[in-house]
This record gives sequence, C-alpha cells and structure tokens, in this order.
Amino acid sequence: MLRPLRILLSPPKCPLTRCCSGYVSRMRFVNRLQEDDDACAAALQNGRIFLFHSLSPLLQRTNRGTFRTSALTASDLQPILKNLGSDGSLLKESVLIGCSEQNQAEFCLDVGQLDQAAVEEQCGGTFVDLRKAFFLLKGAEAPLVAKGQALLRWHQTNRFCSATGQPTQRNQAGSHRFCSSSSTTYYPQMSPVVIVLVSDGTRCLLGRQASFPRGLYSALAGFCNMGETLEEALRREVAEEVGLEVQNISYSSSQHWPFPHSSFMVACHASVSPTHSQVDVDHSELEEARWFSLDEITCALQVKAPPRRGDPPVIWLPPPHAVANRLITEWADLQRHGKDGP
Ligand SMILES: NC(=O)C1=CN([C@@H]2O[C@H](COP(=O)(O)OP(=O)(O)OC[C@H]3O[C@@H](n4cnc5c(N)ncnc54)[C@H](O)[C@@H]3O)[C@@H](O)[C@H]2O)C=CC1
Ligand SMILES: [Mg+2]
Repeated sequence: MLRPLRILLSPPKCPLTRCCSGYVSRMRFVNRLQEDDDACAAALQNGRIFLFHSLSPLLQRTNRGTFRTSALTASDLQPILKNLGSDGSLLKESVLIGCSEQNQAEFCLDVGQLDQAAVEEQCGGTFVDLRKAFFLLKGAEAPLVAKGQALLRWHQTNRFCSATGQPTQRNQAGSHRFCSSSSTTYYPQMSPVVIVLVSDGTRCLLGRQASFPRGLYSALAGFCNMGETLEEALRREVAEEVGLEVQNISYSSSQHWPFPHSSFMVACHASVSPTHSQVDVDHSELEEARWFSLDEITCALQVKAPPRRGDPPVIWLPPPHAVANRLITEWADLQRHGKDGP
C-alpha cells in the first residue's frame, strides 16, 4: 500500500507538540529514513545533496574569501548529471547524512566517475581535498563534510562481503550494507582512539610524531585494542609512549576524526604525581615528548596558523577543530582560574 507522501518528505509534526521538540522529530525522521527505503527515496527528491569527487567535498568561495559547503537540491542536480552524460541512477547512490534545522534531509554523493572540472563548472564550486577543506570550513560544516566523506569511503571499501566475497547491497539511506548469501548486515565502522592530556599539576605533557609538521605538538593519542576499556587503553598508551603511569582519569569530550580514516576520538584528562613525571619516550612512536608550562601553552595557543617556510621556529598546537585543542584549552583555563572557571 502507498504511504501518504507528506510524511515521507520532511519530519512529521509531532502530535505532542508541547513535549516533543523539533530536534526529537528530526532525529526520528532520520531514523525512519534509515529503515524505510521508499521514504528515503522520496526525501532525497526534496533534500540537500553535498557533492564529493573522489572523496573531496565541493566548496564555494564566499565574497569575503572564506569557504563554505555547497549543497544542491535533486532538481538542481538532475539536469547537471544528465548534461554530463550520467543517467538518473547516480543520484540514487546518495547517502543520508542527517536532517537540517530547516527540516530538509541531507545527503552526500560522490560523482568521481564524472569529469571533475566539468562538475565544478556546472555547480560553481571547487572540489577540495578533505584535509584542506576540514580546516577551511567553520562551525558545523567541517564535521558535516567529514561525516559525509567517512560514509562514502565506507561504501566504496565495503562493496563485498568479507565472509563470502559476494557483492553487498546497500539500503537506500546507506546506513548499512547486506550480503544476501551470508545474511550478514554490515554497518559503518569507526576505530576508537583515546586522546589524553596528562598534567603533573602545573605543567602538561605534549608529544610530536616525526611525521608532524615542524613545531606542532599534540596530546598523546592511541588506538584502543580489542577487548580494552577506555581507561585501560589510556593507561597503556601513556605507559608505552612516555613511560608514565597515570591516575585521576576524567572524561572531557569526543569527536569523529576523519584522518587517516574514521576514528572515534575520546578525549580525557589524567594526572601523574610531580615526583613521578620523568618522561622516557619510545622513539619508535614519538620523536619527542615534554612538559609545557602554562606560559608556553598560552603562547602556543596564540599561534593561529601553521608557520610558513622561512618563518622562525615556533611551537604551535592542533587547531580548534581538533579535540586536542579543546583538551589543552580546558587545561590552561583550569590553571588560570581554578576548578570553578573564570
Ligand atoms: N583530533 C585530534 O585532536 C587528534 C587526533 N589524532 C588522531 O589519533 C589517531 C591515533 O593516534 P596515533 O598516535 O597515531 O595512534 P597510536 O599511538 O595507536 O599509533 C598508531 C599505530 O597504531 C597501530 N594501530 C592499531 N590499531 C589501529 C587502527 N585501528 N587503525 C590504524 N592504526 C592502528 C598502527 O600500527 C599505527 O601505526 C591518529 O589517527 C590521529 O590522526 C591524534 C592527535 C590529535
Ligand atoms: Mg600515539
């Protein structure tokens, strides 16, 4: 039986208007689209589509010289795809990434099989490598493109069942893939990573890998091993990388991190006693790790852009998009203002 079209295109109005926020209805709408292929196909016709080319997002330069994402509607995109020689089926490869506050379903689509320059010309934008795009975009746009790219990448690398080698089929939303020969459902995966800012009470510990750009230091991080709790992973990583035993672990925040693939970063603070703070760096993992005073961190937080070639050497920190920056800023605030903040 055909479902009424009105509930397929945007979040349904909740009958309990007083108790059910717009946020709740948007989340339920997205959940419904993940489970109902027809509803998702209908929402796609009315949704916003973010284009990628070979996993690079399409950005537009604003009059002020900044960058923003550029989304098209299905009706804008269809003729463009047709002009470039693609049949209508490409649009159906779009993957659902959420629902905007304006109640429009949001999708991403990789048009890597089309000529890049021709798509850029027709859409009035530029495909920018995600590493660059992620730091050019402001606010919620950076995590949005990171999420889109992560989902598109997952689909591109999970076309076959790892048990049978048979092709897998995606649902319309792209929230899972299914192998009919083994009846296995595959869901997009992230790798859990713990990131920790260790303090000895007056200083914090930062490290750098040999591959980091010159002068960049960050909080210690590492992938969780199978079977570990977060606390175990955190204690092990710090012990392995800098030879210290931490205590007083406290949770700060988390983020999805798209580099090199999808990591789920869980950010924590931890401490060591000042009498047991001698670092013993494992040079196979880190080029250097050392303690930084509040004054050094305050200076480093003021460096707003990576130094250019020929600039004098300077210590700088991950940018505000990175949860490492948040940990370092939280630590510095706590040092300046104590537990209760400013
Ligand atoms: N968002 C942020 O603020 C920051 C994010 N990071 C991210 O944290 C991640 C982990 O940090 P690292 O110190 O490099 O980790 P790490 O200390 O665990 O060392 C990386 C090594 O772990 C092994 N490994 C184990 N499980 C792995 C998996 N699931 N995927 C890939 N490699 C795995 C590999 O041999 C790899 O070379 C990095 O991908 C980095 O991009 C790191 C610092 C700041
Ligand atoms: Mg590490």
